[in-house]
Formats: sequence, structure tokens, C-alpha cells
Amino acid sequence: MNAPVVSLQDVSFSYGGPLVLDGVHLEIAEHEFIGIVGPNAGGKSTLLKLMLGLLEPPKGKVRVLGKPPEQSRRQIGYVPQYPQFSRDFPITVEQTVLMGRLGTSGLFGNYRRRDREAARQAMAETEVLNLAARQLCTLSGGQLQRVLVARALACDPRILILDEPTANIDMRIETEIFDLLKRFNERMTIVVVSPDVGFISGYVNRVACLNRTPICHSTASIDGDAIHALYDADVRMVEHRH
Ligand SMILES: Nc1ncnc2c1ncn2[C@@H]1O[C@H](COP(=O)(O)OP(=O)(O)OP(=O)(O)O)[C@@H](O)[C@H]1O
Repeated sequence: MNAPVVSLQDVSFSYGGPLVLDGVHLEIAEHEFIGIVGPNAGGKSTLLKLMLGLLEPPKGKVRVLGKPPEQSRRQIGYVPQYPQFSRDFPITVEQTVLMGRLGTSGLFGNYRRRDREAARQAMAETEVLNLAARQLCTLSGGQLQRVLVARALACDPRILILDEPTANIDMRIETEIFDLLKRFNERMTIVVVSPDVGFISGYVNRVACLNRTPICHSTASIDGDAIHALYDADVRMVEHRH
């Protein structure tokens, strides 16, 4: 296998109390589409923050594109969890997407023509170009998610990391967003946290079930036993047709 684009070796983490992640080993290959699922408080968001270099593990090693994550951040697009995002901010869709260029552009807010072109391209790919002049607070939940994906795409990332990108939106929009991600996966690695293992199994190559430690399954091997072992309860598998 080529060098993994993301590698965690024996990583443990706590916020000062009990371990949230314990001895995590995980390697993600280039162009993989991996889903991270698991019970609430299982450590999914914490794992993403370690990959982004927003948290540093006291034990173990995290590498992204062969380097410490903070040195690879410009090549990572990140879509945060929906409820954490404040919409009551006077900003247009285009200005929001341009923020994805901050790591690559010159001085703060001093965007060049190529930044504007990259933002327009990202809006076109996520089908929000017609909303460019709209205020963010006027968008529907599904439109907002597309804009957040466009912002993450604007830096032309090699890795796209999404934390529950389809929480609070209906299944038709969820399907549209995952169809888009599948297309982007042809040119980048995708890591997505989702509460819905049944749904993402139709898109991802591999599922990492995380409950302090990840257990990985290829999509084909996801069955009731695997889910039961993870959640320690019966979880209804919902079949979704695309
Ligand atoms: N900043 C923080 N300070 C202290 N504890 C935290 C902090 N962030 C998360 N935790 C705790 O760490 C544990 C793992 O949280 P994390 O958000 O990583 O889980 P998760 O799997 O993403 O959960 P969910 O599915 O509910 O979003 C939880 O017990 C949470 O309360």
C-alpha cells in the first residue's frame, strides 16, 4: 500500500478525565471514502480534531500527508458539525466560501483573482453559484450544508473531513450531498462522521466503528452483529435506496 494519507499510531486522548480515545491505530489510504460511526460520546469529533491538529495527543502519533497535522492543514478541507455553526452573522454565501481560501490567499481578506475563481468553482461544483449574493441566514438547512462543503472545497484539499454533514436535513438532501461527495472522492480522500451506518454503507468503502477504539469493517461486512457489538444494543438497520 502507498503511504497512508492519515495515520494514527497508538493514540490516546483525554480532556482531563477518563480516556476518550484509547490506543487508536488507524490508517487511511489515498482516495479512500471512510465513514466513522459510533455511539454518542464515543470520541468521533475528538478523532477528527486530532486529524486537524486542533488537539494534540499526549500519547501516540498523528500524521497527515506524512507530517504533523498542523503542517498539512492547508490541504485539508473541514466541514464542522452543523449545530456548532452560527448563522446569525451578516455574511454572503460568496464571502463564506472565500473564507476557505484564507490559508492559501495573501493578507486577511485580501483575496486575489485566483481565490475568487476557486470560490466560484467550488460554488459551481456544489450547485450554489446562484446563491452567491444571498445572506447566509436566509438559506435552508440543505443549502447551508452545500455552502459549507463549498467552503471546505475552495482550498482544493487533498483530504475532506466532514463531521455529521447531514444532521438535521431530510433524506433527499442527504442523498444529494453524499452523491456530491462520491464525485469529489475521485480526486480526494474523504473522512465523514455519520450517525447513520445503514445510509453511509451505500457510499463509503470502509466503516470505522469508534467507541474509544475504532474497529474497522469493509462496507461488505457491515451486518447486525457488527452493529450490535459496537453499540451494545440492537440498532435498526435502515435500508436506503439511491
Ligand atoms: N472540550 C471538551 N472538554 C471536556 N470534555 C469534552 C470536550 N469535548 C468533548 N468532550 C467529551 O469527550 C467525549 C467524546 O466526545 P466527542 O464529541 O469526541 O464524541 P462524539 O462521538 O463525537 O459524540 P457525539 O456523537 O455525541 O457527537 C464526551 O464524553 C465529551 O463529553
